[in-house]
Amino acid sequence: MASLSTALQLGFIPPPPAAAANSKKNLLLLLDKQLPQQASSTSHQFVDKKSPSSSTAVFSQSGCSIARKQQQQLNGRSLLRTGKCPVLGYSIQLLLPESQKDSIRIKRQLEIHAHAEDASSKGDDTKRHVAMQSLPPGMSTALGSPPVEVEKFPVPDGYSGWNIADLEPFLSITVVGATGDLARNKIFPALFALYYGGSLPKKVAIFGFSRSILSNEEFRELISESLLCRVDLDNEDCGDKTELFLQSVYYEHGNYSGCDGMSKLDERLQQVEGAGEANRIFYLSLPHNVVLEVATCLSADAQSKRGWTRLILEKPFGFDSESSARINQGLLRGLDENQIYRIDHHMGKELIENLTVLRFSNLVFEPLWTRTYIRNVQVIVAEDQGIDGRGRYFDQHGVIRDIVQSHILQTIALFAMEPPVSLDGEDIRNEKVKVLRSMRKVTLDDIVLGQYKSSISNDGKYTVPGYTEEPGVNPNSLTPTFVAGVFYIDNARWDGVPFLIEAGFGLIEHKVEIRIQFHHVPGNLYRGRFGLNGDTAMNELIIAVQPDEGIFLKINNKVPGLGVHLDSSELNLLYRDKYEAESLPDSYERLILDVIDGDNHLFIRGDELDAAWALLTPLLEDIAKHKVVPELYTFGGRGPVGAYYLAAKHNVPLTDQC
Ligand SMILES: NC(=O)C1=CN([C@@H]2O[C@H](COP(=O)(O)OP(=O)(O)OC[C@H]3O[C@@H](n4cnc5c(N)ncnc54)[C@H](OP(=O)(O)O)[C@@H]3O)[C@@H](O)[C@H]2O)C=CC1
Ligand SMILES: O=C1O[C@H](COP(=O)(O)O)[C@@H](O)[C@H](O)[C@H]1O
Repeated sequence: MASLSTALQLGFIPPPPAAAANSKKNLLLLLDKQLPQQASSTSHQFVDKKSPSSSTAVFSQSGCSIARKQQQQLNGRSLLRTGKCPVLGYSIQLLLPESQKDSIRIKRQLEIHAHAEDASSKGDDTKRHVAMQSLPPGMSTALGSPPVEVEKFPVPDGYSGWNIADLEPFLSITVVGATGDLARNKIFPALFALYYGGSLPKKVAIFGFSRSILSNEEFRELISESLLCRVDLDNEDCGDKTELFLQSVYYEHGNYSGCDGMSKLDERLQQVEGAGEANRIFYLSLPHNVVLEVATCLSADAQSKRGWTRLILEKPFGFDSESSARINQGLLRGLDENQIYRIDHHMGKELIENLTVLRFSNLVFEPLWTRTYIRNVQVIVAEDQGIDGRGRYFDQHGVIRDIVQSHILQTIALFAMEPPVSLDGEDIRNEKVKVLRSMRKVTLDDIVLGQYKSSISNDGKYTVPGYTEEPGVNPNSLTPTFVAGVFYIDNARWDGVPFLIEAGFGLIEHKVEIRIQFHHVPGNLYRGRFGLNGDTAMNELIIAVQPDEGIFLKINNKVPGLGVHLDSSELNLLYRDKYEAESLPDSYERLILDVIDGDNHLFIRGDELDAAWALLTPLLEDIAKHKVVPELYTFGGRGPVGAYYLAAKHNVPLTDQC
């Protein structure tokens, strides 16, 4: 590995190109290398005599005081970023006129030099000579400040350092609420799948943070139970990869009352990150009542000083307009909106992400995406399970807050938006928010509420407890476990088109689906062949989001043979037949990767949230004020009968009800 002074003496760092001498911006390259424990630090200053005004570069072995001082000296001339305190190791901070080519060239030269040193240490002088030949001629150097003490930190376990030539920033992903159900069953498995598939950066550390007191090893044991090698069909590398992944996993415990926990976490992160550029993601997988407190401390004490910080927030995003606004305002005191990723895992499902592709890259669909051709749209989120041990949470929130507020409204917004200017996250979110703000106020007449009751199981063998018998639920609860509703978007594209939504638990099947029904063909020459019910001939596009992903188009077709008999057939794109089922990533994988990439188009922006709550809060208040009694329905059935009347009232034929 190259030592700093030899690197300078050998002159493998070239002077900046003359062409770039007038560039106003400078480029900072921050390169890290582990030093032995006893190392002291030196700072070196290099002046290129040919163009002194543009080529001053500062090299320093770590010591935060040095780094800060240099930043002041160079203020206004550089993109220099310093951390609070570097860890054991040194950094070379190189300020050069901005040029991507330069950075690549320098990186390459550092790699060659490291290679040469490595060859030399192994006694291979020929290899060393060949490597050194490809480096540029020397340049003049001048030594700067005298050596100073390096601040020493213990090297964290599992940390193996990295190559000086590796310019990739460090990334830490901290899951707060790491012992919880969501973290164990979804977030860590998703991180593992990303790691397995090579989608995480090389310099990565995964942290779990919770109140429970656990060692790194105990925590690794806890999450290892749910790590599946989904990506590797043959499971060939499963054991090795799991071990390697777990070596990058650390645990820190702390309380959420007060900011001590986040300060402690910050120190721990710094130890692992090293002295270079370091980005941080925090995933708050916590009960909603502690989210704001944690986010406030985190933004004050644990944001990266040497890279970006992004925060992932789980639903529920508040309880109503007022609480949601309060949380947003609180978050924005310490963070910019573009640092906040409000996650709705439904948006990461393959078929939801495909919505924009389907619509905007197929000429056959986009022209039809309007009231002129579309008669109604149905968005269905049906669960065959009950509320499954989440009684305390669910009884306060109910199905409208749990499913409609985010999953269904976000789906409608993406489905119904105008073509965005580009695929950029802000352009897409600008269009989504317009849809939400164009939605008509919903009244009690536009909805049907239901609640599953104690029922005999479908096989007749046992009794399923009703919702009000679930642990944590008030026995007199009026909280709905089912809702059907009709929304209208009052804009030019969708005027008069009913969007029928259904969301419920304890239904006959688990299904997430978007159904688009088209108008009858005007003056259809074959209408005489359809019988009395013209709706059977209606074209219908079905986007099956889960469990069996697919896209189906119902068309009228001539039954082969003599004579003209028509039937309604399906053009069928069933994903499991067409693609490898295992290749479909879990929605958390996709969305976490989007956060790493800074792609926010599937995440909910603050103004979208405001618009969604503005639509639902008056309805929720009316439901509470009038103590609307939900219609009881059989567990494992098709939901309340009222939903059928509601659909009929809005002229929505239910062709394939769950
Ligand atoms: N589970 C799921 O599938 C989904 C969950 N969500 C949302 O994600 C978030 C996390 O969900 P989930 O993992 O199920 O939640 P949990 O109830 O399992 O809580 C997560 C962790 O937070 C800590 N915790 C629990 N209660 C408190 C408390 N009162 N104060 C401080 N910390 C507490 C616990 O860790 P410790 O005691 O070690 O600190 C717990 O392990 C919630 O907001 C939920 O609504 C969203 C979609 C789906
Ligand atoms: O967010 C939620 O989603 C789940 C359904 O998720 P899925 O990926 O299995 O479709 C739902 O059960 C839960 O109530 C809700 O909070």
